[in-house]
Amino acid sequence: MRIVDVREVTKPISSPIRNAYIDFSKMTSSLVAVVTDVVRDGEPVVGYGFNSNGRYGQGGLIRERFADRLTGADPKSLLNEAGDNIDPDKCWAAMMTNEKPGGHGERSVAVGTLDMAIWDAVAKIAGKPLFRLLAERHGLQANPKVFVYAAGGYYYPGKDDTQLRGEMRGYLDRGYKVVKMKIGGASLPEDCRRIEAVLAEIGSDAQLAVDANGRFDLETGIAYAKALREYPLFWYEEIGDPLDYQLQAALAEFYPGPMATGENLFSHQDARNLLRYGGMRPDRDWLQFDCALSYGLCEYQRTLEALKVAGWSWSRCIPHGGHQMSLNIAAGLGLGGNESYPDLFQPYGGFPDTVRVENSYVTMPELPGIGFEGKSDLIKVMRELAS
Ligand SMILES: O=C([O-])CC(=O)C(=O)O
Ligand SMILES: [Mg+2]
Repeated sequence: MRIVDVREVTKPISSPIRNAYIDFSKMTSSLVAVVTDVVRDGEPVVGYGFNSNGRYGQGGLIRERFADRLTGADPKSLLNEAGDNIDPDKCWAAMMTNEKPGGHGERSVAVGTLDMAIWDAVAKIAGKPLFRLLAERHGLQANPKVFVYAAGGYYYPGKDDTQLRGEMRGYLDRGYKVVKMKIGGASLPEDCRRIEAVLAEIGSDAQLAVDANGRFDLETGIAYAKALREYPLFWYEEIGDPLDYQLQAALAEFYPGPMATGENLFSHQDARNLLRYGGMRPDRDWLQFDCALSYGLCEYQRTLEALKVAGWSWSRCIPHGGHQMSLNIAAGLGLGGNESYPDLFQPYGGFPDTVRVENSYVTMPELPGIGFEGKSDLIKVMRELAS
């Protein structure tokens, strides 16, 4: 049993949308295939992964460093004790050979992308959905019903409040009870007008979260906090620079409602620092670490361990990214839910074709692996890479 090939292709996931920091007109993502010599249902098992969104393709790093460490390792050194499956932690350790500590963002996305494909292969070899495999490994009861919210509300050329309202109405029509929009890419009065337009549209049918994408300095973050705390928001997200823990902590003085952050923290050490120094409140705030960007599920389990030590429930995690990998982690390990982008970043985001959103919950189908085979547009591009 061995990994025979690792393939990567960088694909555009571009659109004219803009958050407070970046536009997505040149955004790309790496798609990877980890090909094994294990045969299931007459076909070699191939694990697939991609790098969420927001950080561009990782082809250079994967080709120059990480792929060869997997294919070049002694195949036996990558197997579990019983020798009947690949061991994701051993693969992770092999990928991280000769890598110094710290500086996580330099490589965490490349490793996280490959880690996704490795876990997909491992669950397929075991013949189980990843969420069931994970629950078993942790001695937990899987819960296939997962809370999801609709992320969107970007700035884009020519979009007015009517279109923004229409977008949000569309999410409600598709079964969502929580929607999210961008702030911080316009003036405070303009953003308040946009927020009020959306609140008027959704009424008591749903709740609204807002995301500043790390744009604000302390003064601006506080000015927004004073305005936003007058609205019944689901959360106020990523207010300042993701690594400015003191700013995050100071905001708690001004914003009694729930805050969310973490999508741009790329290691368990960075996550732990947020819990130590960021003043986040375990009774109401939300943690959004995205395994695909932050060294994958092997590392995410270490992040969850750091949460436990810090007295945080795993149910306070609603990961960034809207991918099926985090859906599996949510169902398997009892996270609070997952992001979803009903209209963006296709075909990578979203759910298997049979899955419907009801009351802002989805029910995971019983597909081996992560479940990519259940999403026809996605598995098509994945199989093109593997064949
Ligand atoms: O606009 C982005 O980079 C995505 C984002 O922050 C989110 O989904 O929360
Ligand atoms: Mg965000």
